[in-house]
Amino acid sequence: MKLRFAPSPTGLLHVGNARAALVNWLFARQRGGTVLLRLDDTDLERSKAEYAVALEEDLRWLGLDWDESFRQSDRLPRYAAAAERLKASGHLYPCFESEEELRSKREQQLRQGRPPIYDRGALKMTPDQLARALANGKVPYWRFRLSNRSPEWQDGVLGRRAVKLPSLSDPVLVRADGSPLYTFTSVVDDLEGGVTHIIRGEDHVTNTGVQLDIWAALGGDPRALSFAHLPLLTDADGGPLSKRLGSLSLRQLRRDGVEPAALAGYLAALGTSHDPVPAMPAALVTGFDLTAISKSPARFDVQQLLALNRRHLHTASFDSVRAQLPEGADEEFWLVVRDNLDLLGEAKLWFEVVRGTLVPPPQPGEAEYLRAALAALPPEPWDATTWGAWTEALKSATGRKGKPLFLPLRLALTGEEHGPDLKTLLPLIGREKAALRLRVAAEG
Ligand SMILES: Nc1ncnc2c1ncn2[C@@H]1O[C@H](COP(=O)(O)OP(=O)(O)OP(=O)(O)O)[C@@H](O)[C@H]1O
Repeated sequence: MKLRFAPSPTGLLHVGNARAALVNWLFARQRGGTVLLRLDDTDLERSKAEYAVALEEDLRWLGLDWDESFRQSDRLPRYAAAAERLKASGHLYPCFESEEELRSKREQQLRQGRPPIYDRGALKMTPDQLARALANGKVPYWRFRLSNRSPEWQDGVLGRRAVKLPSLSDPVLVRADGSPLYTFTSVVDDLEGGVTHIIRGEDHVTNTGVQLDIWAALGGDPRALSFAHLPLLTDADGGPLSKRLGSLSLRQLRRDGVEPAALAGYLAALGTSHDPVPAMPAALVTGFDLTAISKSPARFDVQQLLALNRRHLHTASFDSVRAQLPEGADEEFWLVVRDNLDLLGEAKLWFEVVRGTLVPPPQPGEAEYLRAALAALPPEPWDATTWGAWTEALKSATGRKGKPLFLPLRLALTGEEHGPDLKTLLPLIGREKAALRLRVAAEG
C-alpha cells in the first residue's frame, strides 16, 4: 500500500492542504502503508525552492513524516518517455490552435447553445495539412484523446462516483515547449511509483475521471487504485483557501503560537461528528476513520482551533513545552501559569511577571490601600497559604472584600487584571519584588 501527498510548492501550505496531508498520513500509518511526499513543481514559473523548504518544515512541525520524496522536475525524461508511448499508441495528438482560435470556437459553441467542449479540430487535419503546419515552423502542443467511457469508482468519502468523459475537452498533457502538465505527470508518477491509494481534495474529482483514462492508456489497471476525495475546507466565512492568497497558512498559525497538537487534533476531527482532541498525529492513528469524514465542505474556525489550543496547554506537561519556554522557566512556573494561557507565547509575559521588572499601572485613589497591603505583607518563607493569610488580614484591617480587595493587589503585583491564581503565583514573585511593586503602585 502506498499513499502520496502531492502539493505544489507555489505558496505556503494552508490548513486545507494540511488536512489532505494528515488524512493520507493517518490512513497509511494505520495500515502499515508507505507515505510519499511528491513536490508537484512542473509549473516552473510559480514553483519556488523556498516554498518547497517551507512546506517540508511545516509538515514536520505538524508531526508528519514520509518514507520517500521526490520532485517532479527531476523526472522530466520519464514524462517525455511516457508521452512518446502515448503518441505512438495514438492517444496523444498534436494541436496547433491558438488560445485566440480556441476562445472564438468556444464563444461560437456557447452562442449556439452547445457546451464549450474542444471539437477535436486537430484530429481532422489531413497528413498534408499536418506536414505543412510543421514545415511552416509551427510547434504543436499535445492533447490526450479521451475515451467515451465514464470511469466509475467507489470513493472512500463521496461514495459511488463517475465522470462522463464525453462531456469534457481532451486535456492538453504536453505544452508546445515540451513541458508536461500536472494531469499527466501525476498519473505517470502514480503508475511508475506503485501508488495504490489516492486521497486528495474534492477539487480533483474530474481529474480522477480523466486520470483513470490516461492510467488505462499507459497500461495501468484502474482496479489497482482506490480513491477518496475530501470535501474542501473553507475559511470561517465559507470562502475558499488558496496558497496564492496565503490564507490560513500553517506558517502564520505557527507564528501566532498555535500548537501542532491543537491543529492536528482539530483537522482530524473537522467534518466528522467526533469531538476534537488535541493530539499529535501519531496519537491519532488508532482512532482514525476515513469513513467518518462527511461529504459536505467544512469550515475552518480559528476560534475553535484556539479553544482546542487552550485545552491542550492546560494539560500539557512541562517536558512537552520546556524547549519553548523562556530560559530559566521550571516546572513549578509551568504548572502555575499553564491554566491561564491561550497561546504558549504568553508564558513569556508571566515569566517577566515572576522574574523580571514591572512597572505597575497607576491606580488613582488606591494609594492608602496599597500602603496598608505593603505593611501587611507576611514575612518569608512564602507558600500557597501566604496569599490567603495576607488577604484575610487585609480584609479584617480594611473591611474590603471581593473585587476591591483583590483587584488592586493583582494589578500592582502583575500589571494585569486577570491571570494565574495569586495563591500559587505570589510565592514565585517573592517578597522582595512584591514589596517593591506595591510601593511603586502606592506612589504612582
Ligand atoms: N481548501 C482545501 N481543503 C482541503 N484540501 C485542499 C484544499 N485546497 C487544496 N487541497 C488539497 O491539498 C492538496 C495539495 O494541493 P495543491 O498543492 O494543489 O493546493 P492548492 O491550495 O489547491 O494550491 P493552489 O492554491 O496553489 O492552486 C491536494 O490534495 C488538494 O486537493
